[in-house]
Amino acid sequence: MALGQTLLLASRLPGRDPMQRELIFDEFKRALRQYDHMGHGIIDIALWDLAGKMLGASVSTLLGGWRSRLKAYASTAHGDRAGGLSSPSDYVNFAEHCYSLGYRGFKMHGWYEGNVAEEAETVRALGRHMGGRMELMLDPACHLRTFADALAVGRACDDAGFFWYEDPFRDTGVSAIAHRKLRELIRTPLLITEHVRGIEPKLDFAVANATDFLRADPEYDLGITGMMKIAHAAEAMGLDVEIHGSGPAHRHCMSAIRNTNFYEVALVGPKMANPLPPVYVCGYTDNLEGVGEDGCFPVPTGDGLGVEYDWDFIARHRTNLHEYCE
Ligand SMILES: O=C([O-])C(=O)C[C@H](O)[C@@H](O)C(=O)[O-]
Repeated sequence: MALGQTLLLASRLPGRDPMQRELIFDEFKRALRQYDHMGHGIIDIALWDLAGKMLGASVSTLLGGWRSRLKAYASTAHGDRAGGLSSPSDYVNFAEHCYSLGYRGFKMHGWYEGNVAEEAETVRALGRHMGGRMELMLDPACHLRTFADALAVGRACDDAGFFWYEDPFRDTGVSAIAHRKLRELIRTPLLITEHVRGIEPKLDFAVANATDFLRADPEYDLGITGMMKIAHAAEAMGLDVEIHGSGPAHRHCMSAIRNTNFYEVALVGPKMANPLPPVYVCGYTDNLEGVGEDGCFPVPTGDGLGVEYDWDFIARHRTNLHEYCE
């Protein structure tokens, strides 16, 4: 679905001035008004990469960025029943491993079943063993079934002193009224809005007192242009925005945002590599072990996104090619 949107927008690029990113953003946003906008981000990101290359500056520099190292959290893959993250103690052991690598933040994605007792027990175990040493977060990825389940697990997050609680239950992270209610009943800050797209609905959520942090992703939320609008809108409300997912565009954005806390290294586990394909030849990596002893990842410094792609790898894995000409 996202690819279909990207192809529709790409066909409208020939003949345009690629430096007019704001105008293109505005027109493409309208063009996708009946869809979920997921195909817009990668085009906007490519335009920023191109602008940086044309101007001889990194995207971070174009954005006024100043951070060169980004404090990261290890964001786990979902629980399994195959000896990876299969029990509360597996999560604790993996958190210890991440701590030894340098991470000072750790986010648990629980099991697909959304079993309240199991999720709450794991939250409490992480709090007991890692609390005070790492900031801890929970993202059930909407696997909990009811509001009552979300409340029960939220109370475990309170007991364990979690830093945030994200997208808990089956409203799928879109009900402002439910999350406002949840905020009234628990103390742990909520991180909602990954599943509402773009600046206006995210701000509506915040104005409805339905989240503590805003969530945004340059790939999901209409590119670097969309991401930075959301960051500045959050800033105007005195709120922090937490960037979802990993990638060069994410790093450049974070380098230029004051009101943000952590870079997400997702989705990692004890017996699995990061699922992102190895498309870089410049040493860029979002693998778990890429973290520095300071618990941080670097912001690329070259022009544009500052990464070099392995075009042979990409060609070998290509399933289709679309070319658009003036
Ligand atoms: O914030 C995150 O890491 C994610 O949103 C990851 C997703 O939750 C993903 O694991 C999922 O939706 O199953």
